[in-house]
Amino acid sequence: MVQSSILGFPRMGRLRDLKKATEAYWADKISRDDLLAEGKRLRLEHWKIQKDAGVDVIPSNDFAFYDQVLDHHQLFGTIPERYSKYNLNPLDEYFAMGRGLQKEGIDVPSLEMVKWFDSNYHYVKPTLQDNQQFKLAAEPKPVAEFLEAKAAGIITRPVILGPVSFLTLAKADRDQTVDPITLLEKLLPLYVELLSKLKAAGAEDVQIDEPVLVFDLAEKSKAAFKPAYEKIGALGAEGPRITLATYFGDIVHNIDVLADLQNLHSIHIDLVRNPEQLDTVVAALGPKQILSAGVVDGRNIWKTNFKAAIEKVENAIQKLGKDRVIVATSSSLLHVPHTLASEKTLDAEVQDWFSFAVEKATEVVVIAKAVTEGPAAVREQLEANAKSVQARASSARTNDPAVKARQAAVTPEMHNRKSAFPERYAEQTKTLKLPLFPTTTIGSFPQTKEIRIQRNKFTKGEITPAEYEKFIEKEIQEVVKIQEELDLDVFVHGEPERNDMVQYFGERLTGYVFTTHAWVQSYGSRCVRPPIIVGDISRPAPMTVKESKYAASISPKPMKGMLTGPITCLRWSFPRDDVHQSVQAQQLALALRDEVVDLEAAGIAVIQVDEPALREGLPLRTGEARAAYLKWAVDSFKLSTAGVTDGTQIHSHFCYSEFQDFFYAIAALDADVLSIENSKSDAKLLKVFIDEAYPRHIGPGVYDIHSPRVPTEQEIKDRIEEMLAYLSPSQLWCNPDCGLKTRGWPETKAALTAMVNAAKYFRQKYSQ
Ligand code: MET
Ligand SMILES: [Zn+2]
Repeated sequence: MVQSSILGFPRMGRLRDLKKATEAYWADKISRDDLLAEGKRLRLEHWKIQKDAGVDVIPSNDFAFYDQVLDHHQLFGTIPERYSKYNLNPLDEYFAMGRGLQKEGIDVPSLEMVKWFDSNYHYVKPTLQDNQQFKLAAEPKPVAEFLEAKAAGIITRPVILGPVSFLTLAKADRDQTVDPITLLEKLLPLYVELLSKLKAAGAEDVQIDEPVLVFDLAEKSKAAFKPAYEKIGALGAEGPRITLATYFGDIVHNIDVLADLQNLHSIHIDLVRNPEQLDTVVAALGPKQILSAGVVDGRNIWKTNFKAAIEKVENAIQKLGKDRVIVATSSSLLHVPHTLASEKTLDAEVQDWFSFAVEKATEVVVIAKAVTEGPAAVREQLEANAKSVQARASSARTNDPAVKARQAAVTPEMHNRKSAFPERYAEQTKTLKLPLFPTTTIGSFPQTKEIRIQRNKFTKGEITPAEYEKFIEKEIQEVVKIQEELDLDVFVHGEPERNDMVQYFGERLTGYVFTTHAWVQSYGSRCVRPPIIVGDISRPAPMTVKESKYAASISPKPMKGMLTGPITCLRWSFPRDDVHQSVQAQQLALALRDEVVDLEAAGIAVIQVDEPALREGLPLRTGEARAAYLKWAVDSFKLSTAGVTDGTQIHSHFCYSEFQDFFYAIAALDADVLSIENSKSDAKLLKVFIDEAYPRHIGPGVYDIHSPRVPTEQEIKDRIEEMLAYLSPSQLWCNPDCGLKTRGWPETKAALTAMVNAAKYFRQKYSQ
C-alpha cells in the first residue's frame, strides 16, 4: 500500500487562534496555562483534521509557539547567557529570544531573524558560542508532543531539524568566532539520545529535515552528512526509522551525499518545484530505501492536478515498486493558509481552483489511494479534479488575449530610458531645482488609528466613497503641511489610502483575487494574507493618479508618485503556477508602466517604484538560475519605468542592506535615485558604490525606522559624514531607511527635523 504523508501543518488555526492567544499572553490578558492549553487544543485539532482526512503519516513537533527553529535552542540547551541569566520561565525565555524582552529591569533584544529559504516565513537564527556546550532538554518537546498525540490515539511522525541544517543555518553569536559546523561532533550525541527517547516513547518513524541539501553547500557542510548520519544510523533497531526530508529545490548537485545516507529509511524530495530530479534521486537510493514523493504543493494555494501528480508517483513506482514510494506534500504546509472553507466571499469559479492545508490533506490521501488501488477507487474525485483543472485552464479569467498581444509586442527598446543618466539629470535639474543633499521620505507617513477607522468604515459601506475621499484629502493636506513645516525637499502624499503596498495595487488590477481568512505565518505571531494572482494582469484604470495629483496641487514642492514594483507585487502574492513567474512579472510591469506614464502626464515629475522584494526572489542556488532571475526581474523593473521622458526622475527603494552580491542588479535598474536601508549597517558597505563607480544618486537611510527612538542631529551628521567617505556630496540624498507607517507622529516629526537640519548643515558646508 502506498502511504500518504504530510511534512508539517500550519499551526495558527482556522481563525489565527494561536496568534490571538500568544498576543493575549504577551499583553498579560491570559495566563501561561491558558496559552499552553490553547497550544494543546490546536495541536490536537490539527492532528484530528489529518487523521479524519485519512492521512497515514501525520507530523508532530511541527507546532511552535514562535518558530520551530527557535524550539531547537531549548531542545539543545543553546540559549545565550544574556537570556538564561534571568532564570525566566522557559516559555518567557523562549519569547525573549524570539522577540526581545523589556520588562521589570530586563532589557534584552531578540535573536536575529531571517527568511526561511526563499519563503516569506522567518526563522530565528541558531546563535552559538565559541565554547558551546549542548544539553538535551529534560523533557524534549518532540517526545512530549509525540506522547500527547499518542494519548489522543494518534501515532505521529515527529519532525526535527537535522544536525547539518541546524548548524549550517546557525551563526556565531556576536563577538564569537566559532564556525558552527565544527560543533557537529559535540551536537550529534544529543540527536542520538533524542532519537532513542523517541523510539522508547513509541515513535517508529521520525522525519529529519535537511533542507540545506538544496543549496550549493560549502564543502564542510556537505562533508558533515556522512559522520552525522553514520552516527544516527548506527542506532539501528534502537532508533526509529528516519525519513530525511529536503524541499524547495533539487538535490541533484549534492547527489553524492545520498551514498552516505543509505542506512536511512526514506528520502523525501520536492517534486513540485523540481520534478526532473526524480530519476537521479531514484538511481541514487539504496536497494531498500523508500522515496517520499512530494507532489502536493506546500508553498502555494492551487488545487493539485491529480492526473499530473499521479503520473509523477506512478513513474516512481515503476522504478521502485509500490512498497517503496510514499505520497507526500512537497514541504511543510506551514506556508499555506488553514482552510478554504473559511472563504465565504470568493466567487465560486475561482474558489474551485484552490486548496489550502485542510484540503491538501485530502489530496495526498486521494493520490495515494489512486496509485494503490487504481484510479477506479477514486473515480469521482479524479473526475471532479479534472473538470476543475480544465475549467481553470480555459477560463476567461486566466486568459486575456489583449494582455498576451501586448506582451508579444514588447520590444527591447521599451526597457531603456531615452537618454543616459547625465542627460536625464540635466533635464531633471531644470524642473526640480533641488539643493545639495535633497531630503525626502520613503512614502508612507504614520497610519494613525483614525486612518484605520475610516478605512474600515469605508470597506463596510458605513461611509460613502465621496466621504472617504474627502477624508483622504484631509490626510494628504495634513502631511503636506507637516512636510512644509519640516522643510523637506521632495514631498510624498503619505499613502493614507493604502492598506498594504501590494494589496492596494492588486485590488486595482484585473487578474488578482483576495481572501478574507487566508493568513500564513510570517514570523512569530505575525501573519500575512497574500493576494492571489489567478489570471492575466492588466490595469483597467489609473490606480494612484488621483491622490498624487491632488497632493501636487496643494504644494509648490516636487511631489513624488509612489508605486510598488512588479517583482514586489509578484513576490508578496501567491503567484500562478500555470505560467512562468517572468510572464506574470512582465504583465505587472506593463500595468505599472501605464501608471508611471499617467503620473508623468498628470505633472508628477518624481516617481518612486519600490522593489523591497527584489532580492528575496533570488534563487537559492547561485549560477545560471540566479542570472536568469535577475535578467527578467531587472527587465520588469525597467519596463515599468522606462516609458517616461528624461525630465522625469525615477526613484527606487530597497529596504535591506545586503546589496554587495547584488550590486549589479541594483545598478542595472538604471533608476535616477536609489534609497536603501543602511542606518544599522556599517557605512563601509557603501564602498561597493565607489569600487563600481556608481554614477547615479543614492540615499542610504540615515536613521532606523523600526524603533520609536529619535536619532539626534549629531548622530545623523556622523552617519552622513561616514557616507561621504564613499559617496560624493553631489550624489547623496537624505532619507530614512524605509516608510514611516508604523511610527507615531511625535517621533516622526522629531526624527525628520534632525534629518533636515543635518542635511542643511552639509548643504551649507559643501556649497561654499
Ligand atoms: C517595505 S518598503 C515600503 C515602501 C513604501 N513606499 C512605504 O513607504 O511604506
Ligand atoms: Zn522599505
